[in-house]
Amino acid sequence: MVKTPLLDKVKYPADMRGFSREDLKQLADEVRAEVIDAVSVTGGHLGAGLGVVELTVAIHAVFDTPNDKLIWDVGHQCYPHKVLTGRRDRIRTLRKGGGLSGFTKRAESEYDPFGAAHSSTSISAGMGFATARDLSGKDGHVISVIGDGSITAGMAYEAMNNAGATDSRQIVILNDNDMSIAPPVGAMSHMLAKMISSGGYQKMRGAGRAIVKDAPRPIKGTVRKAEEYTRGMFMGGTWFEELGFYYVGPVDGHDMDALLSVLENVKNMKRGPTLIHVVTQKGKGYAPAENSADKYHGVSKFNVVTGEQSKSIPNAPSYTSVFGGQLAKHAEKDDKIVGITAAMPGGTGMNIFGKAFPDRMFDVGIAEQHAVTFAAGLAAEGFRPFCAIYSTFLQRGYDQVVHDVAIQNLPVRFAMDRAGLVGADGPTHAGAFDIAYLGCLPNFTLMAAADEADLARMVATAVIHDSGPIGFRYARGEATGIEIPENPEPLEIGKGRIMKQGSRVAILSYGTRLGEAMKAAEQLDVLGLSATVADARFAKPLDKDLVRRLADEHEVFITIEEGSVGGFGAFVLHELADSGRLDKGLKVRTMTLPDTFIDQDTPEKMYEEAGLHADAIVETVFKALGQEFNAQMNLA
Ligand SMILES: Cc1ncc(C[n+]2csc(CCOP(=O)(O)OP(=O)(O)O)c2C)c(N)n1
Ligand SMILES: CC(=O)[C@@H](O)[C@H](O)COP(=O)(O)O
Ligand SMILES: [Mg+2]
Repeated sequence: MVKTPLLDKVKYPADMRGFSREDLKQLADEVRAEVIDAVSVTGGHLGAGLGVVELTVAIHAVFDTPNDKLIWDVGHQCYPHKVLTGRRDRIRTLRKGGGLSGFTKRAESEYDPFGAAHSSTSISAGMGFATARDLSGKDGHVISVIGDGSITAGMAYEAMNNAGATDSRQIVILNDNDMSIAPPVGAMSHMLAKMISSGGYQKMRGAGRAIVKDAPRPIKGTVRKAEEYTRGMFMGGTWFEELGFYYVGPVDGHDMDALLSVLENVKNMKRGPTLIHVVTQKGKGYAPAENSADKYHGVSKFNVVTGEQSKSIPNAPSYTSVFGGQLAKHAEKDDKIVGITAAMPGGTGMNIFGKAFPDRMFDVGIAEQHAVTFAAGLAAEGFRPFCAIYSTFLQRGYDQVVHDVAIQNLPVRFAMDRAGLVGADGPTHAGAFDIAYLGCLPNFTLMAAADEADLARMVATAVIHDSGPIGFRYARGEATGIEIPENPEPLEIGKGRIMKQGSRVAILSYGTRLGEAMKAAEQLDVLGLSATVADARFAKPLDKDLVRRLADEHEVFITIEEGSVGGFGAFVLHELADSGRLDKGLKVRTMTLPDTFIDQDTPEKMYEEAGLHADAIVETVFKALGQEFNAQMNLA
């Protein structure tokens, strides 16, 4: 029999609340198909969302969202949630300029009470919502959904430690798909695996259907009976109970009947914090995702029938692979080199190093704070640790950087990938702040690579830099295509390089805006404003000689960087001010990311919006000179 489509009838969760269980199962199938189809044209995070389709439908069917608060950890699994919460008509704009965010976002919908994209915040935020509810004498539920990868981070334990000691009603759903971005690591992961591989759970999967079928809905009788039913169905006490959570599970997260019964029962309980352990499969219901090693965690556009992703042929290696390859090369000769990643072996290139040196690569799970201090300990014992963490995620480990690394002047090497604007992941993932937040720390040496050859030299520099912490940043994606020398020489600490000599305008670039600076210089030359371009290479120690020379020999001095205010431009301004050069009529302009968060788009468009492209440099020069600039001049 042909079923009438149901998804067209559901704009908001309230529209499905009268559905039968069979209808909800059908709705889940339709949501899954819709998500697959949408992501096939947008690209994005697919596997995580596919794994929570039934869970998403069940939560919205049972709870009174948006009055009940549903908080998704990371938010990369929220596409089914977006489809069901008034955003289906825009779902094919996901992660595009002007489109829907790829994560939960407060500004986007009242169904997103808390925004995310960095992991492991949902239990803390949920506790905030629950406490606010209690303090205001209100009612309602707070549900945080956190993955088995995300629950490995310290923040999640801090939150459970706090919540478990209260009577505040809060529901945590542990979405255990036995995957992080890469295969999960650590003792917690082993413990969860043991819990779900035990005989109890295996038997329940089979028995669950029968029990649920016969179960009254909601279960009649006292609340106490309902609680006993729910718990009795599954395994007994666990580690979570010791932490003060009322543990329910493990539950098969693709069994709609089981999910609905458990959620309804938990909803009716009058209890403090409850943890529902739901077992799901990342990529569920789409064979190419289920069968792939990464479960289609993040994909480019793909062919729905074959699952084949459209990959553009690269013109150059990625900065990430250059880093990983160079580090592995150095490690052949230096057994003190060790590599650390916080759950991002592929993203950081640490997988390349780890393949060559499995015993010297440490994936610590989503645990940036621990990664930094772990590296500090290794450095204290004479090792040469490379701690490879995206610029944005290193924010999580900032006190460790200050307290454990910088103050003790320990030579931890920070490889900061995804420096600058990263495109579709948007503002949460922009590597905007590391220049400012590391540049203010005593003892640090900081570099930014303008191309892959320089990145290779920076790795070589960091290898032999034993006198204190050192960091180097590089962009997401393809490098420039230039040749990398066979044996890249270490750089002289604190020395930049002149790329092009001119006379009236100086452009001092830090990082990969160098290409735009060179383009701007050519345009300026054509327009009669002879321009010098220099690559600072170091933000700290700053090449003061270079800065002074550029200031003394030019009328206009521009700095440019892929970072926030308070970074490289500010360091140059300090030097110019302190050396009296600002008193002499020098026209200085600092080009940084604007003091706003820039929404997702292509990196090119984001940089255009940020005003950090070649035309913007030319315009800034003209304005500094008090001259009219019009875009047509550039076309001449
Ligand atoms: C603080 C932080 N570190 C790293 C990441 C990168 N990251 C995004 S999702 C993810 C894996 C999450 O695993 P899990 O919570 O199990 O969710 P799943 O993808 O399996 O559904 C990681 C490491 C992040 N978003 N935030
Ligand atoms: C959700 C998350 O944090 C990661 O999946 C991130 O989107 C990966 O980014 P890259 O694609 O730049 O590795
Ligand atoms: Mg997982």
